[in-house]
Amino acid sequence: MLLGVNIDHIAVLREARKINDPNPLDAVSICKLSGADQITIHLREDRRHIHDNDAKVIIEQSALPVNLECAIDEDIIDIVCKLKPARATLVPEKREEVTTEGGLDLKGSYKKLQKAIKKLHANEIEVSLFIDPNKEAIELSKKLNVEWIELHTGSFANIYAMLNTNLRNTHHSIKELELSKKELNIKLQNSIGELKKASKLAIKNDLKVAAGHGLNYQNVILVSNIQGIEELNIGQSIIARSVFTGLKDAIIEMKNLIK
Ligand SMILES: CC(=O)[C@@H](O)[C@H](O)COP(=O)(O)O
Ligand SMILES: NCC(=O)COP(=O)(O)O
Repeated sequence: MLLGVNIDHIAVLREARKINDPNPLDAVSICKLSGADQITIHLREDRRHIHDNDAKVIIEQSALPVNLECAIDEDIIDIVCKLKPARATLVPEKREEVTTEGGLDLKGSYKKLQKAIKKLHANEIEVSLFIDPNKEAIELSKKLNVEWIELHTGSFANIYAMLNTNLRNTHHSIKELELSKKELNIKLQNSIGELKKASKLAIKNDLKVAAGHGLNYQNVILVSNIQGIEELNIGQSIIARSVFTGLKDAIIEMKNLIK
């Protein structure tokens, strides 16, 4: 199983102080030495963490392939075409969201997606679509002629956390998931079932399958065991763990779990 380490969260720490420390570029060689297979960064439209110059120097200097997540916005796509990462992952973005809440609306954004994908391919950048795990999204991804899909695991991760951690006792409890253990267990099984079905269908359609969002040291095994998923992109939990163990150990521990 390949591991893409999302290093946005290092820039989050820097932006909390609006200074120049820590520098996400410093993480790149540690990721490589610790066994990561890819660097993932998200150049958000509001530049809340990764900035254009971070993306530029990381892509220029990384010995690992860089997967650049971005919105379908024309200006952003033009920037990505100039930056030339190995892969662009197209994601939905809402300015007010805390993090990426769901997969792309492939039907609603079909024309915009076609245009963006054409531009990226013309610049020899492979394309991935960040989608919810369902049949329609897989079939539309196939029609859009991309190389990869990335299954959004955020919903699975939220259910897992409400069932197996103390999240519901904190002020970050997820109101719509304040359910009985029995109900949460059913939801968790359904959510894993959806990921399994989507992965199987994607493979049948010759799409390469990645997954990510909200994966951590507790929940990752359930996703890494799903047949067909060949890459996980993980950020927040690895950077959070690294505060205590250092980045090298945090990556090695995650890589060992998903092997
Ligand atoms: C698209 C995605 O899942 C990642 O980019 C992740 O959300 C980390 O970035 P944010 O913290 O900006 O949402
Ligand atoms: N695409 C998912 C990603 O890059 C990492 O998401 P998270 O682990 O930071 O939630």
